[in-house]
Amino acid sequence: MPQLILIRHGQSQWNLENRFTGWWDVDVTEKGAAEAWAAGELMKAKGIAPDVGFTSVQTRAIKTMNLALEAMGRLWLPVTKDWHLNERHYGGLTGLDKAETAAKHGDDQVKIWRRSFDVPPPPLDPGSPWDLSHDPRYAGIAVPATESLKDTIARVLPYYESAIVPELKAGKTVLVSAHGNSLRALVKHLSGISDADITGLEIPTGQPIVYDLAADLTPGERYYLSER
Ligand SMILES: O=C(O)[C@H](O)COP(=O)(O)O
Repeated sequence: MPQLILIRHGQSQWNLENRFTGWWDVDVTEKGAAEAWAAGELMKAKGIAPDVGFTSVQTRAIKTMNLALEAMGRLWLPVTKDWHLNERHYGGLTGLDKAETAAKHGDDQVKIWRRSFDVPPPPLDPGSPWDLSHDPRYAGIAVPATESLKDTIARVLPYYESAIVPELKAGKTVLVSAHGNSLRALVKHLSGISDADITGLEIPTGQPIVYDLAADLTPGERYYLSER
């Protein structure tokens, strides 16, 4: 039967520094790389053998995918990298320290920016050092100035339906290595979480989340692989 494994990238350098990251491209830390490797070893130990992988075009997710696959002895697997799985764009918050931002704007406002359904962070200023509009990986793509979770869902779900669902319909085991909020977008859909309840969903780094799906792709209860 089809199986979908979701993993948020291992700890990134800006996770360690507690900075808003979004589309900015940062690497995993040594700890994050170890998390990714351990996730691969866990999947192997539990007998999970992905047939195909999908990830974003951001280094932290790509490296997590590669390290996990290498730990499983499956680095040969076909992996698709696509911007539609990128982290939510954090707009004008990109690069800022999360604690300093909370001190300036208040915890409640930062919680709204980080976890609400449809309130985006302030837009990135044109000419900002975090402007990615000239990054070659986004050639021909309208890089957003900011994204709410609703905006992120609007790009993640169509990609899931067009690229990932066909593999699941073929009965494959699919591994997705992505980001906290692009995965919150997917989990909201798969687990039928309301716009109000999604504010409470957190996704930890490097912990494989499993959906066993029926032949018609109805998802079962999601679970952490480490808990089964
Ligand atoms: O983009 C980021 O800053 C992190 O990857 C996710 O941040 P958040 O947990 O504050 O949404």
